[in-house]
Amino acid sequence: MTGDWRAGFLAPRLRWVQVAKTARSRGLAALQDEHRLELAACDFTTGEVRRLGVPTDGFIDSAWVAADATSAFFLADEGGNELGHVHRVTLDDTNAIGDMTPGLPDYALRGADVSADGETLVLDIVTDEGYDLVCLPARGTPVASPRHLVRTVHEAWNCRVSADGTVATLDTTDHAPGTRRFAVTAYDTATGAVLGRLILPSPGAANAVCFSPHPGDQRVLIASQRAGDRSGVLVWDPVGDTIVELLEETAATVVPLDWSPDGRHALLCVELLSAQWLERVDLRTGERERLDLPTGSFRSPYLRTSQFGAGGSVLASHEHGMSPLRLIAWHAPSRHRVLLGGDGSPDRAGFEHVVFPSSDGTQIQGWLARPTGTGPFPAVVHCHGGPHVSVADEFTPAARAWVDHGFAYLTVNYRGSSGRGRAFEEQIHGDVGHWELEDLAAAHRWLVDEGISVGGEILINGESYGGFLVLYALGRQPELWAAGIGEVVLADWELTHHDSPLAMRRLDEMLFGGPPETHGDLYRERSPLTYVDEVRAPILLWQGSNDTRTPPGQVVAYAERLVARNHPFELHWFEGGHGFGDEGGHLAHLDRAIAFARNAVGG
Ligand SMILES: CSCC[C@H](NC=O)C(=O)N[C@@H](CO)C(=O)O
Repeated sequence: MTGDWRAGFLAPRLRWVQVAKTARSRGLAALQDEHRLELAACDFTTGEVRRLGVPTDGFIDSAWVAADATSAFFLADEGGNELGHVHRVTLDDTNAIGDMTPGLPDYALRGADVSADGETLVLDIVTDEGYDLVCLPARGTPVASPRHLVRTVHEAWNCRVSADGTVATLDTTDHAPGTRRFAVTAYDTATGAVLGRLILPSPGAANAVCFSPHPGDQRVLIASQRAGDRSGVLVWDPVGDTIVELLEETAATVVPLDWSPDGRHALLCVELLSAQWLERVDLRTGERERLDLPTGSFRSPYLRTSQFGAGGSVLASHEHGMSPLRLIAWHAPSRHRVLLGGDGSPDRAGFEHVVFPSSDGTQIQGWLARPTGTGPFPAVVHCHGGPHVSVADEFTPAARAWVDHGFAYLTVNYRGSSGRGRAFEEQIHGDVGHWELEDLAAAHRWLVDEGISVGGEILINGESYGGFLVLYALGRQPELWAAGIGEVVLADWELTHHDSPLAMRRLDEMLFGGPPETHGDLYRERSPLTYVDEVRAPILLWQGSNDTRTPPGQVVAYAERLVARNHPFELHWFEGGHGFGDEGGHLAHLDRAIAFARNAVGG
């Protein structure tokens, strides 16, 4: 029982760092301290990290630095509800803040980008009318109404804008509604005219990563996914109508991250069963070079990425299970140094990479942390949210807390997770919860077979979609789990759908094959609320009062059913949305969770 993990949890740390496109020695970071997650201006040369007094979201990217690092753009919402307006904050001493879209109703955001010439901001805003790509001046006085380029009612994410601001892209699904098999559609930012559309053969998907750094060059770096677990990198010119297939991988997954400021290289994150490393590829010759950096991870979904720095360097956003984010500048083989972050102990043992078979023989990957000694230990099986993301070897202070209290901790990249090809990711569509529970049961079996734990001492824990899996597992596999601990959980799909904004309803419709009006039986069949009377294990829940992704009403409905049965549970509310900005509050929850878990396993 050391206090070490507590300090590691609360010490100020970086959550993500962005590099400015044309001022690569400066950028924007999210700085976590005990009470909030705040935007900060960074100078990578001096190591200065200056707080801006602007809170940001702990869950999904909602802030972008201007190309010249003189300002940043962020979504200002209402108490974490992820609905609001993009504001600009200057990165000078005044930190002046202004609303960029004063004439618009509140919206959710699914992407933003600023042109390298610093003039143009594009936003992918979502209201109940649809997904709108809009374009506005990034500098000067905000315009009353931004230029509206396109509206679609089908999911559209992740907008990008060319260096000179004349071409914008949006990852669209109009060609394949109800899927996330994105196409990239390019628009003229002056007229909204479609300049080109990159659609890969079904079930392929394309995502725009960034435009060429050179004004006038309208080529876009594209991440591609194709059938048969193939992933690759393309360079697409929507104006000249050319496509260059730069590389393709079948064994691993390759994700392009950035285009170097001199235009010569792309930065790649290569992932093999969720283990990551960085490579640099020469765009003319296709020659690849693996960067000699410490083991760990270099990107996470939505928030953290590695990018090119100044002078041909790579700024690697590195972390591993027990060590917080460090920004490492890589210059050449054997020449790298830490610029920002870390906690001085990156050599502390991290997660073990483990693989075990599920019921159908599919290999499932997870990350394990366990106490020293031979065991068996009580254990926590953790389920990530998403579902279409995956957990890499990333800083997880909660894992250290569990281990310091004598628990093994196993986080599982269950079926539906990203990084294993489209078939693995899409296997849960129309069959929500089925394969995920098979894979979690396999994790349980593996912990017992390996002697790491014993059957009656394994708990299940997760957040968001992972919180859905916690409650669903407790109702469908009541014999397996000693207790359930959930954060921002989903207890009922139909109630969630009705209380959610369009941006979230489209996810449900993809998972179930349609809305509750046409697929209501499946929504009910796969909802934890339907099985609440089967639950045997005690439950601890932690829920945000302003959450628009897993809204409060459906959790209240679940809690009422537990009360009616007199079933042991605790439901704690925090003032916020879909993430904890407040690490102090998170820590208090974790303290409670560990005491609760000990009680459940008779410890
Ligand atoms: C319907 S599951 C709960 C929402 C989910 N949150 C975490 O798991 C979510 O926000 N999913 C987003 C982002 O991953 C999505 O649109 O996929």
